[in-house]
Amino acid sequence: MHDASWALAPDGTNPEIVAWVEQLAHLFTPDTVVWCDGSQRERDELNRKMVAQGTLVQLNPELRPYSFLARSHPADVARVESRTFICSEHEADAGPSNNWIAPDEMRATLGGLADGAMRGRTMYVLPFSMGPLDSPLSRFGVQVTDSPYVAVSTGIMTRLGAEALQRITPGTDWVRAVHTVGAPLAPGEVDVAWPSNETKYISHFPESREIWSYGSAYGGNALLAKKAFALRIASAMARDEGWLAEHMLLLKVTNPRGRVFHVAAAFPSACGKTNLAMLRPSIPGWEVETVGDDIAWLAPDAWGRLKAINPEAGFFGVAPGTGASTNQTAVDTLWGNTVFTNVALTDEGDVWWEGLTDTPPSHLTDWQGESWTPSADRPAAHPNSRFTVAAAQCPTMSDDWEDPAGVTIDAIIFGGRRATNVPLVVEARDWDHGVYLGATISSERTAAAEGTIGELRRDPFAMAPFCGYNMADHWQHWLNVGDQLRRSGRVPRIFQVNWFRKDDDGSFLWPGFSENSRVLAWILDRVNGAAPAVAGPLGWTPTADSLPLDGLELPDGAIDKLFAVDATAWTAELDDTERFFAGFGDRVPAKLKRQLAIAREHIAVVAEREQHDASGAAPAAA
Ligand SMILES: Nc1nc2c(ncn2[C@@H]2O[C@H](COP(=O)(O)OP(=O)(O)OP(=O)(O)O)[C@@H](O)[C@H]2O)c(=O)[nH]1
Ligand SMILES: O=C([O-])CC(=O)C(=O)O
Ligand SMILES: [Mn+2]
Repeated sequence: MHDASWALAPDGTNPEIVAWVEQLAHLFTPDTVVWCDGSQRERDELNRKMVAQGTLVQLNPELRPYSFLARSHPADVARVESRTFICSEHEADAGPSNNWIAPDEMRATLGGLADGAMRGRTMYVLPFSMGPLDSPLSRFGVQVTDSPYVAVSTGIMTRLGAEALQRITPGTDWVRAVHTVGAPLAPGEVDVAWPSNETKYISHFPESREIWSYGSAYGGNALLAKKAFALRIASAMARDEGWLAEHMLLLKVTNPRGRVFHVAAAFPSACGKTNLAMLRPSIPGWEVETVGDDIAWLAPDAWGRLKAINPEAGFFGVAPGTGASTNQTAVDTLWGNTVFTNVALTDEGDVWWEGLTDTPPSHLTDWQGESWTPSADRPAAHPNSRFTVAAAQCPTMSDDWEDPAGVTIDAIIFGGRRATNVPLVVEARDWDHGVYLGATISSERTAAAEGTIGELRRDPFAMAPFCGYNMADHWQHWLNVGDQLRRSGRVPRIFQVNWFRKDDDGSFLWPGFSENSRVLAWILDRVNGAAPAVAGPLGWTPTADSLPLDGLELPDGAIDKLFAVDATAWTAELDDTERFFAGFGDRVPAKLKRQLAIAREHIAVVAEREQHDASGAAPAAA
């Protein structure tokens, strides 16, 4: 038996956790079990082992102190949505936007795969808190994993260790997260740098608050505290308990008169959350600070204010496109103590990726470990290459980012990556219209998940891959939260933005990044009652001079194009929305169907006007 060499649980550990770990150890039969305490000594030891094993390359400490590069298996580079399952008791509770397998069937499959799956490896036990240790909004979890990469990454991304473990006393709820790379080692078998399995299952049991992930070590599939817990399981907890778990960044913004606002914004994966969270305003007098870059937990408080925390402690950010001209704050954050995955390596032992600098170094080692020069016809870094770094290292973290009470949300923004149709910014007419805007987000696919890049897909609330229950029920839940906030008169205003609208030649019409501060300023001036707007077919949009554009050079006609509403294109869009809603059957809230009908009325008016204008022009042509 292994028991003699298994590390004992720390004194005083909740016996429920001990029993669960023992049961898993008997099933997975690792060589050893290590209870992680989150200490620096432990992290050093894990990193040292991974360097010896070839999983990590240590970067040149003079250029990038205490930082490492991991190269994943080439088939384990992004979230696998086709292998992600919501195993609720009833299929209808997972809904049409999730893959569903009955829990018993999934348990049987996983039980078979788990048998002996950690042979030859160490099972790490990771106790953690999502959210500040003593916040009433925080929740606990324990993950077991046989991947030291996952153990180290979880140490960066969560509040992991002894302090969290002590707080998970008997009777305290905690989420059970089980992870294996699915690559047991035969006696004497030499390990590979990035063990994984072709077969992958990312499975969630929302009713019992359990996660089982098999076969992948990539972040979104394996760092279960993040998407699996903080979004999929937490969204189901939130529905039951009256709060919201969302794929949102959180910002603190101070206007030139010193008034402070907090903003939550949902954009689909790789559509600009981290960038907006670290925005450096291009307009004078405005200050933007970071609270979170990917996930927000929001809850109405006793006074009916919407409070929010960032449940994470780190950033797992997209590397490509992150550079001095786009996100200098991220570049500054990554000075050291960072784990990079699938970026390129310079000959000096530092990292590089497309967009870090304008011109690439003359020679690199690419993300797969091959020699690379600028004449190569492939990128040096994988398009979904990532950095993992502690949030505390970010120079723009706000003073309230760990406030156990959370921050009070003044405005909510929904966005997507849309080359056409969706204007630069529009304000919802009211909360219900805002929920409709969130529910109908569509966005071009990115490299953050498998699939064809650029293809348009619906990504309601930027939660399509992350909602642990029926998406239509999520919409109803948002409407309910709105009712609750309305009673207290503190309803955050809701906006939609699109940084990605393109001109006919395919170039972006809006410069984005720092210049997005202009849109933020308009949004918060609206909240403050200081910016005029016009009632348009899609909602409230800026008047000709209320969007602060001073000092910005835009191509001719860009603003008109950024706000243009084409009746034909919008009719097609609304037809598509109707089909999209139909997929959810009678679970679609009546209020959202009503919003769709209102949208159709507004577009019909635009169509009439277009026709009128066209016929008005006709006599001249005749
Ligand atoms: N054109 C343009 N590109 C942007 C803008 N903001 C971000 N991007 C690019 O979009 C990509 C993804 O940006 P991120 O901020 O990392 O996206 P994210 O939403 O945090 O992504 P996840 O971590 O996958 O959830 C990067 O390549 C950015 O350079 C913008 O305002 N305009
Ligand atoms: O979960 C991941 O792999 C990375 C991420 O933030 C996303 O895809 O939204
Ligand atoms: Mn994300």
